[in-house]
Amino acid sequence: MTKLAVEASKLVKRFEGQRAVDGIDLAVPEGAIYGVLGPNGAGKTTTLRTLLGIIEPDEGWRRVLGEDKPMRAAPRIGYLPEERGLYPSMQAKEAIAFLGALRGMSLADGRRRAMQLLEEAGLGEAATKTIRQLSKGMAQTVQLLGTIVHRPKLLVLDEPFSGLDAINQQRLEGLIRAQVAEGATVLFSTHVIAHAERLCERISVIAKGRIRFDGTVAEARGRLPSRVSLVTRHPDGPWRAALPADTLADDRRFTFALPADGIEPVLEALIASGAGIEALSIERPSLHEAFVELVGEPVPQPETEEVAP
Ligand SMILES: Nc1ncnc2c1ncn2[C@@H]1O[C@H](COP(=O)(O)OP(=O)(O)OP(=O)(O)O)[C@@H](O)[C@H]1O
Repeated sequence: MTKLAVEASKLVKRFEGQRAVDGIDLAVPEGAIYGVLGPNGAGKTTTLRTLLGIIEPDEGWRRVLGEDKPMRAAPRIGYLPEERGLYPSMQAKEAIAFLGALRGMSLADGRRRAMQLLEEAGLGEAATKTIRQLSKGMAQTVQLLGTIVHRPKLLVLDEPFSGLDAINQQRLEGLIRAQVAEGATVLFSTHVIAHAERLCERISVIAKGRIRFDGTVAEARGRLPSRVSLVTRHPDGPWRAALPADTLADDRRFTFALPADGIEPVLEALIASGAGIEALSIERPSLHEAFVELVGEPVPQPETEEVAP
């Protein structure tokens, strides 16, 4: 059986009578990159804090790195909270060593490893700069290095990608993968599906404090049927009766969910009733579409520019 780095069963946390976490089960295998996805206010941060023992659950139990009291595992955990913050007047190297010291590392070891991590991240020159002298993205990277300085077995990262530009996001993905290659487990939260899609084998989707889905990215996508898009030679004709009932029409383009018995029966009926077909594509739903379906929220519309009268 796979060993689990994090386990939780029926976790409940209430704030002022409201259930921010409403019966969450979680099983994060050792060595996994595991994503907790959910919209704002879904309960991701509260779930992570409860798992770490920063918050005590009102109901349920959790086990982290084999400990029923998660704080006992603290020296083996690296945690990046959603609210970032380092002492502005501290040098980058010192800030990393300080975070290591909070997890039981000696300051001397912390400083040595901080230099090594900063060099590897291409930030060697920032080592003696104060946090206030760094850009927001650089400061965030420094905090992240402070999260891994003590070589944790479990990394818990709350929205680690937010506030980073594309290059720093890519760097962070590389760093997460490198940690896992060295034997760590990574549990992170995000509301940006693309990060989970690229990084995670398994995900949980949370909405309103409950798990809506738990499984692989492919399984999440499999929850929705593929979409068929068809372009015909003419916009109308008797052949339209052969299209499935859920078809959306836009001039000569018709889209519908791939029927359970495949596309062939529809195509045969269309051809037999005289439809000329110019283009046909069958596309798997994106993780974004699956996510929207799972959390039950409408797809955000692209912003439109106002047109001057
Ligand atoms: N300390 C607290 N006191 C009262 N309510 C809280 C507290 N912490 C969280 N909540 C509430 O619990 C719910 C879940 O919040 P949480 O921060 O866990 O969600 P989230 O998924 O991390 O959202 P976001 O991505 O916006 O941070 C929200 O309705 C929030 O207002």
